[in-house]
Amino acid sequence: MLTLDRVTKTFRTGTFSGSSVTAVDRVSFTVGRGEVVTLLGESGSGKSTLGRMILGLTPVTAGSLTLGGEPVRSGREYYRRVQGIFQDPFSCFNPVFKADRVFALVKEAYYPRVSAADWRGRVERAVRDVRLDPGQVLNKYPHQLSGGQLQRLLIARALLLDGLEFLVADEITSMLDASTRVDVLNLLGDLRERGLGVLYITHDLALGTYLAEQTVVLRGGRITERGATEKVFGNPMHPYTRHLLAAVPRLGVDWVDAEPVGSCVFHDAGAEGELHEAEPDHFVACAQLPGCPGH
Ligand SMILES: Nc1ncnc2c1ncn2[C@@H]1O[C@H](COP(=O)(O)OP(=O)(O)OP(=O)(O)O)[C@@H](O)[C@H]1O
Repeated sequence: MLTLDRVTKTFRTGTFSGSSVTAVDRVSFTVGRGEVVTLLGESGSGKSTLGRMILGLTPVTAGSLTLGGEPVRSGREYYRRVQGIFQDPFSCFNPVFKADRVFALVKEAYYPRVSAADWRGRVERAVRDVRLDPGQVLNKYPHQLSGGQLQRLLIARALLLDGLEFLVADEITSMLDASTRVDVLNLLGDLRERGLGVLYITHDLALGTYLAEQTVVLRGGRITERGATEKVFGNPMHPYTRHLLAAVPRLGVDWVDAEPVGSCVFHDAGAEGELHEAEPDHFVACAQLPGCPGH
């Protein structure tokens, strides 16, 4: 299980690092094995920073981040258990090498003693698992494949690691057309069946509901609401989540920030940064309205 306990990330910015940005602020939630959790939020809300911390690519400033009880780190052994897939599949492939070089690199790093024939069999199986025809996609250069095919090859690469426990999928569908998007999302569903935990990062509300048992809504680095997906989407309680769900784009109408609701029933949530359990498996932050104690 992946456990985030008041995870915080502060970046030093400005000349001589004189100022700072808190990209992630006291975020707590868990992702169990065989569970998909959607991390939803607008641009700049801290989603990718959170993903990068889980992948050990950026250190945590405060709080604790553990996988199976062990602190998150980087390095070969950790990446056998945890993998990330990102928005732009083209950036993960070197254009001068054939696309299947990504599989050869996994062999070199983790399975140097496996025979070439055995490895070819494993690669072909993983490629079929992501519903591609090995004859069509192996031995091709990245520019000869579509974004959806490359994205699936990256999922296949993750599947070659037999100890894989957790996948961070950061905006992996945003460059895909509607039908490929659904196929790739269904693949994430298959990973859940295999017992993997998946953090699916997106800013797309419709896709967010598609797979996940749990949804976490992030705004300005803080969780505004989290819980069972059908509760967060079916009965949104934080004004920001309501605003997000109600916001249908209209031609010529600018995005306006969430209107405060008349009263905030969650201001007594306890220690600052804690969420109020509004109903079982549904947690809501204080709306920070005028009049809320401490705001
Ligand atoms: N290396 C960095 N140095 C300074 N500030 C950073 C750094 N990385 C991210 N930030 C800041 O942290 C905040 C969160 O950024 P992050 O990329 O996590 O947001 P996001 O929700 O993933 O956005 P998007 O959906 O646009 O990718 C932003 O204000 C961003 O400018």
